[in-house]
Amino acid sequence: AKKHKFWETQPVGQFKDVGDTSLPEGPIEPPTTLSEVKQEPYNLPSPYEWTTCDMDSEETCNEVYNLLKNNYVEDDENMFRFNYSKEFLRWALRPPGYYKSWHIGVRAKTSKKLVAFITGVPARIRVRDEVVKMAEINFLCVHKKLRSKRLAPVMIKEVTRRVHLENIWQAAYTAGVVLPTPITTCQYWHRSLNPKKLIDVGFSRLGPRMTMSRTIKLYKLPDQPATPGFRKMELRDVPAVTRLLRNYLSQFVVSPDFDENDVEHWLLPTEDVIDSYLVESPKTHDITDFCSFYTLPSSILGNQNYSILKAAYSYYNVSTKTPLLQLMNDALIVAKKKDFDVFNALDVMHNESFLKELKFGPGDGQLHYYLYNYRIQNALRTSELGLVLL
Ligand SMILES: COc1cc([C@H]2SCC(=O)N2Cc2ccccc2)c(Br)cc1O
Repeated sequence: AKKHKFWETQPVGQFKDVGDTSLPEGPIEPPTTLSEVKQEPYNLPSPYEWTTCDMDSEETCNEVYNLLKNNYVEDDENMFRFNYSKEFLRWALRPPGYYKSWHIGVRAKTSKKLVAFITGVPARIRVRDEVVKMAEINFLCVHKKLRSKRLAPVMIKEVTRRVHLENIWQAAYTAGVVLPTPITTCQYWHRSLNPKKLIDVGFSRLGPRMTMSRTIKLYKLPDQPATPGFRKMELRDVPAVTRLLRNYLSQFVVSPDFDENDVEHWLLPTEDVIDSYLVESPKTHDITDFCSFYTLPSSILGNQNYSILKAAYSYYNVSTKTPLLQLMNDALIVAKKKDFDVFNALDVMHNESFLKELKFGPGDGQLHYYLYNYRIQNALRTSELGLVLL
C-alpha cells in the first residue's frame, strides 16, 4: 500500500522481515566504491535549488534558526514547537570531524529564501560488539507552505548521497512517527519544575483534589544539591569523564563510542546549551558520577502570559557511587536553580529506575529510534539503548 512508498525502497528493516531470523544482523547492503556513488545532486522540483548552510555564518545560522523556529516539530495539539537556539545548532552540527556539506538547505530560486533543511553529523556508534561509522541525521524540516510536495524523500536521498561520498554507509535517526522499522520505541517523561507555568500554558493540569499551592509544594526542591563533591564539569575532567562514560555505556546494545575529543565537544558545559556536573569524591578526588542535560526551549503557541517554555533534557548520566536517584535529584535541583520550567527524560538506559520516584509524569510523545542500512535481529528494550540524539 502507499503507506511507506519511499521507505520500502530503502535499505532499512522492512516490516515484512521482522522476525525473519534467516536475515543476519548488520549492514543490509554492502558499501559501493566511491565511483559508483551518484556524483551530482538529486533533482529538486524546478522552483528550488540546493544550498549548503555554513553554520559559521551569522546570517545563514539565523536563516536556519528562523526556519526551524517557525516550521519544525510541534506536539499533536499544536500547542508547542521546538525552538532550538543558534548556539545549540552550532554545537549540535559541528562535532569533531563534521562535514559542512552535510548541512543541506533548499532555497527558492527566485526569492533565495531557505525553505527546507536536513543535516548529518558523523558519529562512531557501537552496535553490540561492532563500532560503526555512522551519520546522525537530524533537523529534517520543510516549510509549512511546502508540505506534501514530496520534498522530504529527495532531501533524505541527497543527504544519503553526500554521506556515501564520505564512505559512510550507515545512519541513525529518530522520529515521532512509525516508519520501517524502529529498533526501539521510547517514551518521554516530564518532571515539573515550575508547575504554575506548566498549568497556565496547558501542558499540565491541576490534579484531582489538588490546589495550586499544594501542587507547588509537591514539586518543591531544595536550594542546593545534596551530594558532597557535586560540581560543574571542567576541561581538566575530560579524561576521567571519558573513562567513566565509556565504561558505563559499554553495557548497552547501542551507544556512542565517545573518545576524549567527543567528550570535550558533547559534554563540556556551554552556557544555555549543555550542562554537565560530576561528583568528585572529597576524600580520594576520584570522579565517581556524572550527569548532564541539554537546553532546548519550546515556543508556546497562543498563550497570553508566556511565549517560551524553558526545558532541560536529560543527556548522559553515570552513577557508580552516588545512587542514580540522588544524582538525578541533584540534576533537578540545579535545573530548577537555573530557572528551567520542566526537566524531560526518555525511558532509556537506567532512567526508568528514577522517573516515577522523582515525580516525572509520562508525556504524550513517543520517540522511535532507527538505523539506516543496519539490521538488528530483534527490537531492543529501551533499557538496552544507550544513545540520546538531539
Ligand atoms: C506536549 O507534550 C510533549 C511535547 C514534546 C515536544 S513536541 C514540540 C515540543 O515543543 N516539544 C517539547 C515539549 C513541549 C512541552 C512540554 C515538554 C516538552 C515532547 Br518531546 C514531549 C511531550 O510530552
